[in-house]
Amino acid sequence: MSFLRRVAGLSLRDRVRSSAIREELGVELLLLRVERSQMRWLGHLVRMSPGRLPGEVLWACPSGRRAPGRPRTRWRDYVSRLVWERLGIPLDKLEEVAGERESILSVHDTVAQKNYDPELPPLPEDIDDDEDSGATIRRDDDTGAILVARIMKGGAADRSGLIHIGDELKEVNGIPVDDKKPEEVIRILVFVKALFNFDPNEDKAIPCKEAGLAFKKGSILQIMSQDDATWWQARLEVEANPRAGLIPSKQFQESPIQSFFLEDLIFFFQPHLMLVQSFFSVIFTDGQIRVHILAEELINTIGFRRSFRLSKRDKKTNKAMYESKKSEMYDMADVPTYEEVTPYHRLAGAKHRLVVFVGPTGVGLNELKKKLLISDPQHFGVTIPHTSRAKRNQESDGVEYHFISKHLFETDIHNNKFIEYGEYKGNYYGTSLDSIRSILSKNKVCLLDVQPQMIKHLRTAEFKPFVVFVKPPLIERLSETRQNAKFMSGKEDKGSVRPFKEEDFQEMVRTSEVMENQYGHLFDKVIVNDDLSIAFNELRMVLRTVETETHWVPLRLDSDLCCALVWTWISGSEQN
Ligand SMILES: Nc1ncnc2c1ncn2[C@@H]1O[C@H](COP(=O)(O)OP(=O)(O)OP(=O)(O)O)[C@@H](O)[C@H]1O
Repeated sequence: MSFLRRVAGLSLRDRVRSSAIREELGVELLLLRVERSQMRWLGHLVRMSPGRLPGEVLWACPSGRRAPGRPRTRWRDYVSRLVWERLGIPLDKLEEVAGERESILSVHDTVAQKNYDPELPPLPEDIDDDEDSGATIRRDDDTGAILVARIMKGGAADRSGLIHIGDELKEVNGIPVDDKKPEEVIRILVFVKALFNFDPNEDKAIPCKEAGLAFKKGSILQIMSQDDATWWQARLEVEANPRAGLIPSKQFQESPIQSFFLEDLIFFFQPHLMLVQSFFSVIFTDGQIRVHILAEELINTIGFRRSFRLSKRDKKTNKAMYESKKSEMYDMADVPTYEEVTPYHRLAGAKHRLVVFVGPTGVGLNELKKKLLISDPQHFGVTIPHTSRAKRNQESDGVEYHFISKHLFETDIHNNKFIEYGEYKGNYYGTSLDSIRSILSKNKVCLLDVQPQMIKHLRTAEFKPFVVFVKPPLIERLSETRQNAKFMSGKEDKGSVRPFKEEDFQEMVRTSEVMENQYGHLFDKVIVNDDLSIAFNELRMVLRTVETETHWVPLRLDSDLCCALVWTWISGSEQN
């Protein structure tokens, strides 16, 4: 059930709708007319979906344009020919009679009161909620073949009726499994982390809400089928949920056109919701000259005129992008969809994952890092920054800073040795990659805080970062908990330390929202730093699980850090 097919009139939902509607009205053909402004999208859709031009729902647009997918045919010729072939009457004749307002309204009302959605067969009642949705596999000791060992009742394999115990598995997702162990076969399965929330009940595009699978940002999904370009099938990677359901495909979720047409089409047949300007449908009868038009007139008549709508998803994305443009701090957002992930379990003795902290200024990153260091100095470590400023008497090289010359600092910048650097009072300060490596090589957990735009650069196979976002609580709680806290102010006060002001809290909360909006999909854990000891305990516990339990990490981590330099203006003070 693809969106493309749906738009082209062939999806399950539309097939049900259009055939039900046609039956209801005793008409043979639905013709949807689109205007020039919509052609670009339609052409795009058709190019993406060649050979799927609809038979029962047709698209037309003003004459003089090419019919999509039919390069040498003008729209008008195309529609004329089609109308002639199907109905045996000339298009002109049809247009002449196609204008009666009462019939328009009656069509609209008739259609609007019906539910044309398909109904799904019920799930079996005795479905075992604890069971997996598919089948288990085992390796036959004699032949080495991978065989289906068990089929879960009510699961996908069972319901397909195509898989039986003892069947031999030959390939998974196109990959031959002859020489693989069962664990390796499992690894071929596609797991993704959802980077957005999805609720089928809220989604206007889904062909069948009952078949949808709701998930939240951060959920791990096992992809069962990607056959359809628009709606994949997936199940939640939690044992208690055996059901596979439809989720929007990556391509669909990323597509800016997804609801441009879609909402308009779906709403078309719903009462009190809009039709898009200049979009109308002609419903032809089988030559009986009983013709109904749902046209602009209808929109005007019943006062539903609305301009194009974008879906909620698009609005959010656009807002995020707009905000990101406004702020120099944040880069442009990609549309976060899914990220392929794989289970990772750190073997005893293997290097630790890099623990990356992000959060707004003053939220408590240093405080939490400090507490971790004090709690177990043998286990945790922080990077020592480099600087080009002169060493002071009480300082030692490699303790407060690595002191290097300005020339060497600039050479290192040139050679991409720093992940972040900046200049303050004519001196450079920066965090080098080698300082992270040095801590990891001592088999310690390296605690690093960075600007959020650095996260994606640190996502390498070497570091496998675990990203903790430290979030402020509500402003009232900030005022209560930070009464004795000291805020390291920025530019305006030349880095002085002073008590927090109300504006600092407001800025902290606002920045936190922007960060979460923009980079939330890259966070592995969000910790609200309300009560310090509670936040610290939560942090300690999650870091323990990172070391000892299996976690999902991105499948495609870069093998190398690619050009990660960021100019960070250290405006008020030295680092640390
Ligand atoms: N949960 C908390 N309750 C009370 N005070 C806190 C809490 N968390 C942090 N603080 C205090 O808030 C102040 C700022 O914290 P901290 O220096 O750790 O912030 P930061 O996020 O590292 O800021 P910056 O990035 O600007 O250095 C410190 O005085 C710290 O002791």
